[in-house]
Amino acid sequence: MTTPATNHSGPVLDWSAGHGPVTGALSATTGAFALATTGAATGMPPGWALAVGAAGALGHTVAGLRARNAGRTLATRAASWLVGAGWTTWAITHGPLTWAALGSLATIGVGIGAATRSTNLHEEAREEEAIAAEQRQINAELSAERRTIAAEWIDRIQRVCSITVRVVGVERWETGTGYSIDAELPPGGATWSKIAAESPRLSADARLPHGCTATASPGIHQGRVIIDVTTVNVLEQERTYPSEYGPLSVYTGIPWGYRTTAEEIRAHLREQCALIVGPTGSGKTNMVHTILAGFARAEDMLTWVVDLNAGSAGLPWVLPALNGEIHAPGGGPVRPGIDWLAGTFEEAVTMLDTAIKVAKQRKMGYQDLLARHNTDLLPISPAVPQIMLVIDEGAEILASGDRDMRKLGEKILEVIRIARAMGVRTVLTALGATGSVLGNLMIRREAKVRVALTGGETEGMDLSKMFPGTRGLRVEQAPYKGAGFMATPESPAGLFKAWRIKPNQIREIIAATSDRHPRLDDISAKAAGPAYARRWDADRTAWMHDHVVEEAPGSAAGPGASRSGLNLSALRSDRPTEQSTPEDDILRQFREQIDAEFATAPDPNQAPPPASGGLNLSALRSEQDNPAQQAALAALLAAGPEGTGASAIARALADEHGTTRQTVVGWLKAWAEDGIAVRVGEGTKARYVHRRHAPHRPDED
Ligand SMILES: Nc1ncnc2c1ncn2[C@@H]1O[C@H](COP(=O)(O)OP(=O)(O)OP(=O)(O)O)[C@@H](O)[C@H]1O
Repeated sequence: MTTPATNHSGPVLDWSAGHGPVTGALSATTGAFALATTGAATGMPPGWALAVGAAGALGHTVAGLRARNAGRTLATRAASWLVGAGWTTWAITHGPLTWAALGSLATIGVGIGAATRSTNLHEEAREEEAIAAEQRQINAELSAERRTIAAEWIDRIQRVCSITVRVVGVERWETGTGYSIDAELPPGGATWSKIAAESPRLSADARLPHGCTATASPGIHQGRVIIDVTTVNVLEQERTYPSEYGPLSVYTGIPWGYRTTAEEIRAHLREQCALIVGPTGSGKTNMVHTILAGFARAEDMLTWVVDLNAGSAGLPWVLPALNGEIHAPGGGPVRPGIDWLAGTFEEAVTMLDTAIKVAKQRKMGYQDLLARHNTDLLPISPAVPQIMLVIDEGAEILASGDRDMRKLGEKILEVIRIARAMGVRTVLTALGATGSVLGNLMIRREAKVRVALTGGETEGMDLSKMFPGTRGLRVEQAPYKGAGFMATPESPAGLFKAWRIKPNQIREIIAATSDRHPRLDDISAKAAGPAYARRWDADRTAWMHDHVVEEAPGSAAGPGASRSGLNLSALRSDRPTEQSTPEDDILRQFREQIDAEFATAPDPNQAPPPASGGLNLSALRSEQDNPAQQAALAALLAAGPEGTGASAIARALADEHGTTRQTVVGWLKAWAEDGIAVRVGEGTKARYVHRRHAPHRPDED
């Protein structure tokens, strides 16, 4: 309750504090009572009370007028002041502490309360009426605007398409970036697709800004059409990945970016594979990160990434956790944002073999579950997660002529072919090469979630192959990095843009989602075996160290220095080490902690020990005089400036020395570090050249 006497130094009678009928009357009567008792006690001349009342009435009327109160409210308030003042004058003269004075004051209080209640009701009704009138005016203006838009578009469609439509409704988008027109087609065989085909001409006729379109799509039945008209070019703007990292699921779909309406678009990948085409510089790597961000947020997806291109797509999701750069809220280790990263050919083969084994084992192991759910589609859940294989430049692997790559490509196609029902799906990216990839029936059939990032590139962009049956898509409509076209079975091909995501957000997402990632279910983990359980082993993550060195060219060279690039102190335990370098030990502990903390794999003790102790390249160096190694060096030299790869050398040595490709990889790496060999080309085209034949180094001949 308001107590004006204590809040204000002015007159005790105060009506300005927004009283209701009860507090207002109380305030008036207690105020009057206080003034009367003070006045009687101090012998105040009774006329003063009248003057105070008159001043109050006047003051309140002025204040009310300023607040635009109704006339009736003003009158009630002024009367309250004057009645109160009259009683005060009488009570000061006759003494306020008599039953007659108190009784009459109470009566006045009730009277004022009743009067105020009725005026308040009137005030409310008046306000409501004012709001309604205002709304009516807005509606009138809106429908006038809608009528104008409708009339314009009826004319335009007549002019451009020679179809006379009847507009049923116009709806402005909440995002403020355009509107939709719902129109009825005339009888006589006009179809929505006729209007859709004229999209560019309609956009030009409407003088839409660059990047804005008028796109037609089917209405509620075949005689209706919806035309979405964008008036603000959101594709031009850079929008960062939404900072809300709430949980997602394979069933909610994963947001990949936004449409020209600024509405997000989701990829539903329970049964679909995806293909993302983007030439160099179009924003493809950024898009892959956006996709990995969505998968990391999902509670029922595990992401396995194949990235033979120096790990640029996968490493930002692994290294911050591996390097101990980020911590869980409790200070504990953070799980990488992806579940497995293959950066070498061998690891990619291992991963794909594992995916195939998992799919086959799930088919046998989950017969009961399938029967219980009466389905042939494995019910994916956090307990039985979907595996998402993201293969950067996977389309190039499929199209490659190289024998090894062809083998890898066959495995990719096998996963796509056999694993849909069992919850293993793939996302392939491509630099281009859409002709050869989309020529593959399996991809055409299974990968209907499609993205073409144009980034202004017009060469080699065949949108009609990526989005067959869709007309009116032109590369020039999306000349921005990260922008292009996207289609899913649920959402027809149309302009879209991926959110921009930078390393700091990737780190945030790794930390925010660390305890949300599912574990590989027991049936799958058993099928996956040590190949999966030991995926973070030192020897298998060694290439990540190489990457760290590449990123820090200023740091001291040599394997020792390179290994110090990974700071796993956050994950270090106090266990003693046996005959291994501290770095090997740290990596092993990292894997053990990951396994212990998150139980991502079956008991590693059951797995056979790793073939090598990890990153110990110096061990390889001690074999300098090994005849097999000399033969390998000779093969490298013989390959001349063209260079060669580990597979070719291993093949050459197989009969005589029985050397494995893995061993040759180790030698080549060591030689590259020692400057004996030079690595040229990237990703699938990487090969080694003996320094005698290395480009740009004639002085070393
Ligand atoms: N969605 C986006 N919004 C705004 N800018 C973007 C977006 N995606 C990419 N870019 C810009 O384009 C640049 C190149 O992006 P990105 O590295 O992803 O391209 P890429 O196609 O993978 O190229 P490359 O093959 O050369 O690595 C980024 O550094 C960024 O400045």
